[in-house]
Amino acid sequence: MITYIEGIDIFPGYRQKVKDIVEGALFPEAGLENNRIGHAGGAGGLVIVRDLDLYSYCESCLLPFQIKCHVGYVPSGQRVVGLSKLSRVADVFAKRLQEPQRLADEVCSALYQGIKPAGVALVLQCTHIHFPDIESVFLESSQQAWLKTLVLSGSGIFDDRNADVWSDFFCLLKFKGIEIEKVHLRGSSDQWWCPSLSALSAKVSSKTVPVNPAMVTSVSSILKSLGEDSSRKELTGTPGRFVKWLLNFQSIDMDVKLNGSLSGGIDSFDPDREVNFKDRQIHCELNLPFWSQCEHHILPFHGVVHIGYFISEGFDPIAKSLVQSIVHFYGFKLQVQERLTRQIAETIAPLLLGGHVIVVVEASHTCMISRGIEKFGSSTATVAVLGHFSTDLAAKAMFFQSVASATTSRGQ
Ligand SMILES: Nc1nc2c(ncn2[C@@H]2O[C@H](COP(=O)(O)OP(=O)(O)OP(=O)(O)O)[C@@H](O)[C@H]2O)c(=O)[nH]1
Ligand SMILES: [Zn+2]
Repeated sequence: MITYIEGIDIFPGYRQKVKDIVEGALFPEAGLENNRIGHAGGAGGLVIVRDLDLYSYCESCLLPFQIKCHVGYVPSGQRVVGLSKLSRVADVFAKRLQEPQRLADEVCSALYQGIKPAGVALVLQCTHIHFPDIESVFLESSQQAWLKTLVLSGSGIFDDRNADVWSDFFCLLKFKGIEIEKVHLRGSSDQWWCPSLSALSAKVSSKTVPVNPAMVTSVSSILKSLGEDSSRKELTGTPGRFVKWLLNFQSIDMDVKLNGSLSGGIDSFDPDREVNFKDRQIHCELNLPFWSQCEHHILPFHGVVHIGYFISEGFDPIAKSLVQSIVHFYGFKLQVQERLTRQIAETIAPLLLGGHVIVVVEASHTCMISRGIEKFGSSTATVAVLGHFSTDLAAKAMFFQSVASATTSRGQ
């Protein structure tokens, strides 16, 4: 079974056994003393572990998704389990190709069988990147970047969703900022969890070139090597969807894509014209979204681009749609963030008098979360500075200040 990439086991869950994890970490723990009424300790005292950060891989499109996992259980038989084992067991099932509800059910039932408690409850808050098709993103850039869903699973005394013990569990989660009533529960609408299954995505794919059959066969054989049954209903379309997504990153000719809009028009570059920076203002284009693909790991990274440049009185800024198209053009490639930042700056510069431009790219990298170092919540900023911005510290500081305000107003 090949589950290793670059020496890192990305799907260890297919080989780990829950029994091995739980068995050595069941500890005797008394309940209440004889004449006491109530529940506590190893006999009925609710235990909750909140905010476990996990990740898994979507069985419909093979992209990673993030999970905040909250586990509750009610011990019985005068024994409790080592707290870390709740997370370790959840991870066994997360490190497989998954779908949120199946993941929740599998973890819940494994813990129920392994610990033999009075009951187990599980809440998963899952976040899936929405990676738009290259064609649709050029047409409409206000695309949602993330899809979120929340799933529950319960066994034993949590079998009944109306049981009082669920209220106790939810109350303690609410305490941590999760208001269950306000979260969209799956099943309450016909919305797909994985964006590659959405009606819009199917519509776009029907218009695009059919995917390469040899590539589809290769992805199917990867699924088989994981020990998955590639004829399983949920997996039959997966290789095709993954290949279609991958083909977004084929090299395309910049001029064709941008329809020749890069030539002239604006505050055009003229090296002989003297620039008087005192009469010029800094124009900022902030929070332009982009989607890209890490060339080291073939995993998405996503974020926003901020661009600043000088503009003379009487000149209009570069059309925002053109700037956004340049950003998308360099995004939809196998990339590294530093190169993306430089390429955007170098493409914008010739459109400006003197070519003075500053670009900041802020992104979160799936490869930092879903493999290797597993740094949840981390983000990366990169800067490219061309011309006057590299010597005019005040202008640079002014631009960074605008970026900081825009970031604060995005609530990040
Ligand atoms: N139930 C309970 N478990 C605890 C508490 N404090 C620590 N533990 C757990 O005690 C267990 C000890 O398990 P071991 O397998 O011997 O220790 P370990 O190898 O450090 O375990 P890992 O943390 O899973 O790496 C771990 O699961 C700890 O999380 C506690 O207050 N209550
Ligand atoms: Zn998916």
